[in-house]
Amino acid sequence: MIFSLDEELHRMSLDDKKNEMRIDYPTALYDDNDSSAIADGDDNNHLSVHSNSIPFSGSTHKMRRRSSAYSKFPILTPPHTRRFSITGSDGTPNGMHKLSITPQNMISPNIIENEVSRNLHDFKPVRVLGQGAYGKVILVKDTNTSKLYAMKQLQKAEILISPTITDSNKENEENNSAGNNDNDNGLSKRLERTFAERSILSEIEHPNIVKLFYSFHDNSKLYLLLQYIPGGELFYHLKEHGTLDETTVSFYAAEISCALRFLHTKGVVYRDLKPENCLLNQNGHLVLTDFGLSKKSANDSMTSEEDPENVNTLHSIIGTPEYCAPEILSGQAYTQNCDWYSLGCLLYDMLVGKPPYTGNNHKVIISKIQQNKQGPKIPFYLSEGMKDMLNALLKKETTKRWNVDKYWAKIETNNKTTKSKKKKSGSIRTSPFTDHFIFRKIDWKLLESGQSQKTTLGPIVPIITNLELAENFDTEFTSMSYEENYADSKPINISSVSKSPDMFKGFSYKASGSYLEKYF
Ligand SMILES: Nc1ncnc2c1ncn2[C@@H]1O[C@H](COP(=O)(O)OP(=O)(O)OP(=O)(O)O)[C@@H](O)[C@H]1O
Repeated sequence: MIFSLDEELHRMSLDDKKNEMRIDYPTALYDDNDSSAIADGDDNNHLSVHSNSIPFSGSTHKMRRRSSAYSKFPILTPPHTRRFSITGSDGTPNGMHKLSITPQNMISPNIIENEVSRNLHDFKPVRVLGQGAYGKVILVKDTNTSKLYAMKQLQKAEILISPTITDSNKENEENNSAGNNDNDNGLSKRLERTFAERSILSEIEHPNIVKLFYSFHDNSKLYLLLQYIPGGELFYHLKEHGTLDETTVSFYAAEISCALRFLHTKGVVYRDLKPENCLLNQNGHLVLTDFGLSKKSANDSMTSEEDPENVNTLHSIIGTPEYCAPEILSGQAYTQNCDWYSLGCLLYDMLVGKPPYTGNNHKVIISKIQQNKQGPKIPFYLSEGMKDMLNALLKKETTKRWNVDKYWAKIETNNKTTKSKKKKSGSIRTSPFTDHFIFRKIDWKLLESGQSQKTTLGPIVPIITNLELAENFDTEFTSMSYEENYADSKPINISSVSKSPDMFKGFSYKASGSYLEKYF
């Protein structure tokens, strides 16, 4: 789960107001020697830059890092370092598209809250699987059925504690009569993102996307009960292997594309594709998790088969810099096409052992992405087919990037199958994505129908001797104590931080009986 980077920025500015530097964005030149992370500021086109980042251990060994919290950002990002998601304020010019979120309009109308869903005491903790910015993900066992789930926890206090209650903000309020609106907007955004994961996952069903079975909340936390994906993160396997061969990469590319394409047809932009968010199931098939940065369009159809270009545009500066499309980082409006750029970065990472742009800090990475007009250098040793795929996805200019949603497959017209267009018009790629040479071994029909995921094995089949051991998860997490996270922590006084005690009303959810049966 992710919250506004503005908030992280604000907290940091309280700790170290003196060290804060501010640069205009995106026009400012970056100083590579400055050890800082980036953050979106309180207006549209600047970043606030802090000089008090957390020191990096200095090791070039593939390091595990897990957090979306700005305050936890490391300075250096060596190969196979865990990458952070960042969030920012809405970069919409003149406050256009400002959301007015209430719990009622964050919940899709077809989701009915079932407050009698489940509660914490229905589940016994087994071990920790991972850690996000705002809580742990714990492997739990249903005390009634002994079924295993991945329980993602989220602290309510993190969402609710608004800058309005800080001294610094009082200052802001004095200086800026619009202060209240900004803060309300910040809280709205945090709430919106909190609900996004629960809402999106409860509405979609795809073999390459994690399933949500229950969600509920108590006085202090929110809980998402997810399908347990026991094969661990692609990050973990990539770390083990260093790089992956082209056949393996093409397989994962096909499965991820299938999931992204599905999300896009449902009006969802994923926005945080990276090896940490790709899990492998028991059979070695890829499953996307972490929808905390995903965004669903208001009208349920960001893109459609009929009119794939009919998209809503987004503005939030959000994602993980190494995998983030340039248009997002420069604060421009963007569409679901940003996910295809991220796919290019992920493929590159699998093939080369690091994403296309790396650096000592996010500022350096973003600077490289923005200044490199031609796109990243593709290593000579890759096959021509793979080079072609990377070049088509990693185009900096969105108009030149392969519009995969539009050119997904051959167009079916009057029972005749014709390729959408074989030749390229100018530099714009108009050939069908699924026909690309790297996918020559992929049976798209089987994959899109979910049959392939049921009947075949993936290229890396995780070794699992006992599901409860979570053998494919890093011992850094599995050895962690879950006691303090599992116990009901002290309830927060919601009324002290919010005028509305019903902020989380609508969060609880229970999947239908048939859905639960289908997956157990
Ligand atoms: N369904 C699942 N099955 C198994 N492990 C999971 C599952 N969901 C999450 N995890 C593990 O927990 C980790 C953290 O989960 P997730 O990324 O959803 O949390 P987050 O708080 O959003 O993290 P971040 O702050 O990095 O975005 C994952 O990388 C993965 O290792």
